Amino acid sequence: MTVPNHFELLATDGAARTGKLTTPHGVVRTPAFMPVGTAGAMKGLHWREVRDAGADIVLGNTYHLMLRPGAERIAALGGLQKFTGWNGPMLTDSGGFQVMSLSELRKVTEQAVTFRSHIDGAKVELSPERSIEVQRLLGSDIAMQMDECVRLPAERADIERAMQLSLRWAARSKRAFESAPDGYMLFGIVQGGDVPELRHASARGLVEIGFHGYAIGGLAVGEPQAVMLAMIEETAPVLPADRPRYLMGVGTPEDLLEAVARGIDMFDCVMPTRNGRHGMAFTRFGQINLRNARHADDPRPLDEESAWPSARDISRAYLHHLVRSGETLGAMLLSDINIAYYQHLMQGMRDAIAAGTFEEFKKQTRAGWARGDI
Ligand SMILES: CNc1nc2c(CCNCc3ccccc3)c3nc(N)[nH]c(=O)c3cc2[nH]1
Repeated sequence: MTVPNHFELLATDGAARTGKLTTPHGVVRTPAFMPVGTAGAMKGLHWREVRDAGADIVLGNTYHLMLRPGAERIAALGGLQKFTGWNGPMLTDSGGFQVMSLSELRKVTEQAVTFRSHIDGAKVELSPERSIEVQRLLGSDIAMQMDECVRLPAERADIERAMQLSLRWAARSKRAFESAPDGYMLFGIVQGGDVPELRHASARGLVEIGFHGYAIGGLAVGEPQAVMLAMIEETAPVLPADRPRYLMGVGTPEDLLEAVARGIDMFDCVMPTRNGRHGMAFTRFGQINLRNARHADDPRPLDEESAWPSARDISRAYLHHLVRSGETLGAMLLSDINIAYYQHLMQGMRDAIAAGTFEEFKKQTRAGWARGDI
């Protein structure tokens, strides 16, 4: 039977698309940027700030939450939305990627990924079935299949092995997901590294199995931007045009612009909050490092024309002072400014695609970044 489709395409402009994805906890406007919560929180931000900035959906972290406070406990407390107070749509990753990047002593077999918890060293086994069970217990609106992501550069043989394993895990993930109530979604994840024919095989295999949406994984793992964009061009056309496409772990504002131009609908990245905590601000003029001494006496705000109060009403001198003195408020303000910038950029793309002016929008936006911080 065909998998229900909760995605509605509203307009296209070249390969760029704008649409809406309906989930049990609300509607997601695409192209969408999904801020990444870590252990059930958006570091340095209140949920109301995330919502006010324009985010429709956030990421929850399966790996962290299953270790602490535990998926069964969150389910007993009413699920992730109730537990955290974020009452909108949530997407959770399957946890495999975080295991490979966060934990020691891990091993990948046909059955599962086994690893030692980075919290208490306990041995944990994460199979496709357990990952789906955890994501169901968390109550996430969009779950991800369990997969194996290979860092680049890598041997073709290893990329092929991981891609084939991920396809077998895709089928197991879907079987484990069958009992989910209507409206909840499961996305497959395309692997295949930087090898076009492996990308094609992975995408075709996933479409054969059938998912609510399709993620492009195995990118933003050390490859040059040109390789990432080439793999999107190889993969997107093989995926169903009427289903959402999610590029995992991406990226800078420029990455978002170029990937939307190639047909991507959803993104997640830690950069807005992580860079914010390190004193970096994303603006219309590109990135500005507020740690830099040149801001010490600058009374100007980051952007006098910004619709976002923190970017329009706070001086660079004050932000510089907060960052230099390690005041928590510095990290909070910059995280807020960056999340708002990303959401403002996505709204601009959605409007431009709907108006058929995406190419012009891209040109103007890049020109702003090129102006640099005057
Ligand atoms: C940064 N570059 C990058 N990230 C990737 C991720 C994780 C996406 N972010 C999820 C997240 C959730 C909670 C907290 C933090 C992050 C991937 N996830 C999966 N499952 N598969 C991938 O191939 C894959 C590839 C990636 N590349």
